[in-house]
Amino acid sequence: MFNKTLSIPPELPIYPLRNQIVFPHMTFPLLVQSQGMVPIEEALRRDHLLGLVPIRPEDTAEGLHEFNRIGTVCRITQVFRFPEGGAKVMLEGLVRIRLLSASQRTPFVLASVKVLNDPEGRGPIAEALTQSVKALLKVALAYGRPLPGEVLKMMNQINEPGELADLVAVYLTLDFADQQRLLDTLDPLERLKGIYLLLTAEVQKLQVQGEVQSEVAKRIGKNQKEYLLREQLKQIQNELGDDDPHRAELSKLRRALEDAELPEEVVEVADRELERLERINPSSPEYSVARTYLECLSNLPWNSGTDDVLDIAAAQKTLDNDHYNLKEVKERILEFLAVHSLKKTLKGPILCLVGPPGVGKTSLGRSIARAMGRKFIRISLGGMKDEAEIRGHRRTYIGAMPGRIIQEISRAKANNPVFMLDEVDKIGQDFRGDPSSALLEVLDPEQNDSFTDHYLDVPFDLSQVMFITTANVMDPVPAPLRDRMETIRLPGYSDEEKLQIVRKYLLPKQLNENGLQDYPLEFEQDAIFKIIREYTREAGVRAVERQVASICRKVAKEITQGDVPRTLISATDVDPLLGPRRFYADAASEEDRVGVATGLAWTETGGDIIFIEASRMVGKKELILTGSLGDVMRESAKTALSFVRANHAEFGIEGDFFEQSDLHIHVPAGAIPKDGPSAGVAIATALISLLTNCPARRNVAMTGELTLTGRVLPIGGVKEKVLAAHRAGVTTVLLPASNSDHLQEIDENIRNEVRLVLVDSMEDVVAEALIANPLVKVQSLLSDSPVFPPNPLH
Ligand SMILES: Nc1ncnc2c1ncn2[C@@H]1O[C@H](COP(=O)(O)OP(=O)(O)OP(=O)(O)O)[C@@H](O)[C@H]1O
Repeated sequence: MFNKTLSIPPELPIYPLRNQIVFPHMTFPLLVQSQGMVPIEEALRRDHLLGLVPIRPEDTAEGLHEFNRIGTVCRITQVFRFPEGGAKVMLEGLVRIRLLSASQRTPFVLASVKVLNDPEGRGPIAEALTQSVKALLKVALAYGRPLPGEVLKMMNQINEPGELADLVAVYLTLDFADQQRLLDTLDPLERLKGIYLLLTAEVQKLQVQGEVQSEVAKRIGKNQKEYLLREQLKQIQNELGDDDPHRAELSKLRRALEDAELPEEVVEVADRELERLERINPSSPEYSVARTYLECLSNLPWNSGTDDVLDIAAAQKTLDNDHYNLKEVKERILEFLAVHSLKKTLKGPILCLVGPPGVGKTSLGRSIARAMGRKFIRISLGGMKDEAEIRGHRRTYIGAMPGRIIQEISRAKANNPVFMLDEVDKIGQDFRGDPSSALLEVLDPEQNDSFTDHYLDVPFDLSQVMFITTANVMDPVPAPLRDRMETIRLPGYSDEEKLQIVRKYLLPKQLNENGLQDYPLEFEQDAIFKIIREYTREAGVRAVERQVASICRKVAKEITQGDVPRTLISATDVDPLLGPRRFYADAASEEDRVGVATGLAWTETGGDIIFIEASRMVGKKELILTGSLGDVMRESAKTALSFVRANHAEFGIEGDFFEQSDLHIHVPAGAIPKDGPSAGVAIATALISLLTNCPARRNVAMTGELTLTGRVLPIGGVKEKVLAAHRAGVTTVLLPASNSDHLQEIDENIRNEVRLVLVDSMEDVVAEALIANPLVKVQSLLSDSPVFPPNPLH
């Protein structure tokens, strides 16, 4: 330690020191090159005292830039000279000095200096600080900060704050700026405070390092332990051999996963899960959850599909063999196949077959799959309310399973089946989510190449699947879903078409199914028409097929009872075989009545005729509407009434007819909900018939939306309605003139049997529908000339 009695001469040789700070009490070696030896030699000549002053950035190469700065006076304790010049000089720091002025600058700086001894005297703050620094030093030591034992001992003995600060500064890892600052701080308390802060930071750093290290050590320990255990487990499993059912099961699963050609990201998941499975106790429930999941992954056809039959002619033949007519759908399928044969990576289109029940939507899907050589899958969405049915449950749920889409694809074992989603219009929605939004992802060609089932939790490519949806009506299908599908309408069959279908398809099928293939049973044309007209009333052919099947069964029974087998079913045989007729093509053949008009409705079971009844009674201007009418239909009734009231004179109706009466409009069958604006014309006709007392023609059916001014606006489902009218024996159908384009949809033979009249206004309707045209009556009263030209006939 520096002896304060040692006197420092007022002038000292100065050695400028680069990148290093020398503190008092510091012992250190200094390597000096030959050209730097001059001040050393000078010091050795004098009293071995040398001033060391740190060089700052602003100092020039020649020497110190300015004086009045702090340095340290050092004693040279030893010099080891090198043969080639230069030396290693051992130095001991003594005390701070301030450079005052230079008496010489070359060949070395000789400067007058002022010794800066720390001021004497300690107070309670100095005491507390000293204790804190010492305590911190102990903590640093505990965290592994290396500190020579004798230094620590020395530090413990020091009670001077400045001295302690200088000593600690030597042993702390500080950057140059911090060191410089400590050297320049002359107030010992301030210096110790600075040291305290730096030491605190150092201790914190050591603390964090210590924590990280112990964590790393812990992990390494755990990994090593796991590794050892796993090795032991392998050893035990080897000893047990494949007889161990658990092990055999695992290796079977591993092989299955390898064979499944999983995509890269799925391999990762499967490996992780398999590794986990190896560690779980086979009797735990967790084990069976993990195993079922892996089995599900291995069963999916990630990369395997069937080869498409791209022979268009063969495909057409298959389609024609299965279904009569349906040109539009067949054409669309063939187009798809044609494009597919040119472009191999074609994404599956989404067709939506819309039509009444029994028109062959489902069987068409099966036939498309056959024509393309693909597997066929069908699920019914009717009443589906839970999103999880489409997308599956997360594995965290007990008994979780993949959704129907993934389940069915896994069952089909091909990633490119024809996938039929039946009854999209019946899809529900409740608190368990909205299945239609999940369907959106399934059906969107842009997204479905990475469809993620909640259970699988890895994407599965559905882009090669050909989705076909079916619906009875499009209205309930959510718009975004409708948007993604290409709609093809199957409006229903005429009697003629049904006859062909029965002859060519249903009869051979039923003969076969009922074991009559070896009996030459034939149906006369009239017999088939009788079945169609008197035993069924439908747009499709399901009921006809049922009746034909029923006859086949009865014939089969007769044969087994030993009767002579029939060869022909004629119209007269139908009654005894099927019982009394069920329907009368009558509806329209009944008597014409006042206040009853024949309307046409379009329901999800196809078209239908409805009779709209109007009646008047004493009352207070009330319009009573019954028959489960929807809001739109109620409004059409009000519009019709307003039209009649506004134009009463034109029809020869008294102006005050509503003053003291109630009007009641009823649409049977009352239990079936009905809606839509297309009954407006028929309601108005019923009212006019009632109020003019002119019976309405029963066999004239009408459809069209009525405006307040009496214009007739277009409606939908023309073909279905005309077919229904034809089925019911209607001879004339009144259609809005704006629907004229739709007339070409209607078959020639129907057009020959049903007179189709295009109407523009209510006047046209009345002229056709009422037995005696009230307009003509009114006009003839006014003048003799007829007002309306004859109606156009189509
Ligand atoms: N054009 C046709 N040619 C031959 N058979 C047909 C034709 N249309 C329907 N069929 C037959 O009618 C029966 C009923 O058809 P399908 O079950 O496909 O009706 P659907 O339209 O799917 O009815 P739903 O809407 O009730 O599901 C099937 O046996 C089918 O083969």
